[in-house]
Amino acid sequence: MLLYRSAAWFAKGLREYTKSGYESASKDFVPDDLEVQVPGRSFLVTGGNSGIGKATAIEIAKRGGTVHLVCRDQNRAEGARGEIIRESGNRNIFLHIVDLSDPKAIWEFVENFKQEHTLHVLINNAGCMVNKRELTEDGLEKNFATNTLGVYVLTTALIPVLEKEHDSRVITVSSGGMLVQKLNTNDLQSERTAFNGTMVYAQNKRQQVVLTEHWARAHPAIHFSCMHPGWADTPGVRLSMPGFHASMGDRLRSAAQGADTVLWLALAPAATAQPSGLFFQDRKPVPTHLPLARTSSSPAEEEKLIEILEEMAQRFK
Ligand SMILES: NC(=O)c1ccc[n+]([C@@H]2O[C@H](COP(=O)([O-])OP(=O)(O)OC[C@H]3O[C@@H](n4cnc5c(N)ncnc54)[C@H](O)[C@@H]3O)[C@@H](O)[C@H]2O)c1
Repeated sequence: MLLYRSAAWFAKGLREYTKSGYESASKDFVPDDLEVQVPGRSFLVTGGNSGIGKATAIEIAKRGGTVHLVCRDQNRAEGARGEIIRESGNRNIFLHIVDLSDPKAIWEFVENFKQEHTLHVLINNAGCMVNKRELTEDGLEKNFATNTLGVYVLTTALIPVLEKEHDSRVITVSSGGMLVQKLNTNDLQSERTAFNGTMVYAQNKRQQVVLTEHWARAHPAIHFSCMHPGWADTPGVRLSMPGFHASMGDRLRSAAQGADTVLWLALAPAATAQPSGLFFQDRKPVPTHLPLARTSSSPAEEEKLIEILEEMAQRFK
């Protein structure tokens, strides 16, 4: 089954996730959708110092939004902040140094953040594909800690902050790679089978889709979406998938093309005309399962994921 899913997914990717896929999809875009100015609105972009996150932050800054960059590394974050200010002329760019694989640090960050700032849009962009099984200081598998638990804790902690504002949104940058995985809550720390970083990443990205659907049901005052950016040429892809990066070459999208749907979901009035909780690709909601792939999960299994994450999140509070 995994072989079928992977082959069907890769064929789809070659048609849709590449630069030519973007160029073809973009013929249906409404250009005015991103002709907006957003002074007075604030946007938090995780991993905003690199790749898709930086491209997103630059475009928001150009439209007058206040941007909060949440990054791990002070030097790289300061470099990106300077670049965003130079490119946009907008000085309302704030830096917050947080390791998103450290749930305790995330709770502490939000406690401080909400004393000083408001937030209209959260963009869960940071993500990683670590190809060897590595544990954080808390003993959590690194991909899970960053891509799933970190996203859960940050979003949960910020929901009360977002609920205070008009037109608040949460966008989670998932991946089309999740299409090859069925939700599995039995091995969240990847202890039970041979470790495959690509599949662990894809499982985490599936978990993000399930979380987005859950949040949309639970918090109707906020508009939640998740999305696939396509295959974009970013430092992350170069580092984690060197073979894929080399073989795809200039068929990869630019980081800006990868960021297009993130921006559309964060900025366009048309985005919130769509129901909350959907998965997007190139400004359109798309199915979260491949045909015949048998990746659907039961409500009980999805509930179990939320229960486990909530229990873990509270443990680190
Ligand atoms: N580029 C693609 O083709 C592609 C495809 C599908 C999904 N994505 C997703 O897009 C998002 C952005 O990725 P990218 O391709 O721009 O890669 P990138 O590596 O250039 O950017 C990822 C960012 O996340 C940050 N990050 C990672 N772990 C972190 C941690 N523990 N704490 C704080 N920050 C952390 C990195 O420092 C970096 O700033 C990711 O969620 C990725 O999974 C990318």
